[in-house]
Amino acid sequence: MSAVPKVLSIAGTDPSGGAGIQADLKTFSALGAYGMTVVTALVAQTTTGVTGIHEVPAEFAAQQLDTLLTDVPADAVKIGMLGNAALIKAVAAALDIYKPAYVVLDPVMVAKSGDRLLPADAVAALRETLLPRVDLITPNLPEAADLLGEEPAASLADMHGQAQRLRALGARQVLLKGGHLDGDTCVDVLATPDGTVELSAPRIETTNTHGTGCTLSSAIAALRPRHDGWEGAVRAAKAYLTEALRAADSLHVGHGHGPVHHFHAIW
Ligand SMILES: Nc1ncnc2c1ncn2[C@@H]1O[C@H](COP(=O)(O)OP(=O)(O)OP(=O)(O)O)[C@@H](O)[C@H]1O
Ligand SMILES: Cc1ncc(COP(=O)(O)O)c(N)n1
Repeated sequence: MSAVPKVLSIAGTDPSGGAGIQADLKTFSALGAYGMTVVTALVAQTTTGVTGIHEVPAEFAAQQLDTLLTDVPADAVKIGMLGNAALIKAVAAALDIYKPAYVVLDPVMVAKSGDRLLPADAVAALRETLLPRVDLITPNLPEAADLLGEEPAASLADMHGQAQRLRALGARQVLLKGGHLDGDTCVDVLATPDGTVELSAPRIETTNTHGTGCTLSSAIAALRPRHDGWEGAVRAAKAYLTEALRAADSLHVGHGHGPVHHFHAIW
């Protein structure tokens, strides 16, 4: 690997710049990685919700992946919104061919606004085709429940059990995000072959939470090449997200859930 990791996001768009591929690129830049993108869907959305989705044909997503990865190998890949089973299969096929060292899957299903970004009938394709091919998945509580066919975890003890059961479905590492539980802290559970650990951060009082999941998963992908293992990269990525949530107070974007802020020094 060169000194600057080259990191690819495979995801959908957000014209408001808060989530999706736009959030991923901002995160990569803020964390010193070189960002690349393969767009899977054009999404008409902003801080208040989604008004339309225009999916890229799976063959064209495959063409973007082939064109890019034959010239520029990716040191790490973050996968976000895929939108349908054909796109899921195209991405799985590219992983088999190009074998990137680190692959993080954020199994995006529903936007913060409540709009569905993955039809319910494509969840099985995600579970069966993609989970066994990635290194880390980062579901939130409803996504984990959907993948497992269970009720969402209601306690930390439930989260430990679900994180381990998600590993049994084939994902080598699982970061189960606990932002949807109440409390002064936001606790995520990381399951690895060595067991489960809790990663805790103070809960920031803010409605600016658009793009938290996108930011966390792309921060992990950007940082993983610089760390010896997954736990160090995940801890550093969560610390970055917490600061980006704090920094969101200086932004005033839109009338709904505002985005987090990928602060940079001003110069
Ligand atoms: N208010 C907050 N303060 C600090 N950390 C938060 C806050 N809300 C969420 N987080 C953290 O942000 C990350 C993503 O959280 P969450 O569980 O909400 O998943 P998500 O994919 O963003 O969900 P959603 O799709 O509803 O936005 C997790 O690490 C979580 O602990
Ligand atoms: C293209 C795209 N990908 C992912 C999300 C989820 O982000 P969030 O849950 O923070 O709204 C989104 N809204 N749009």
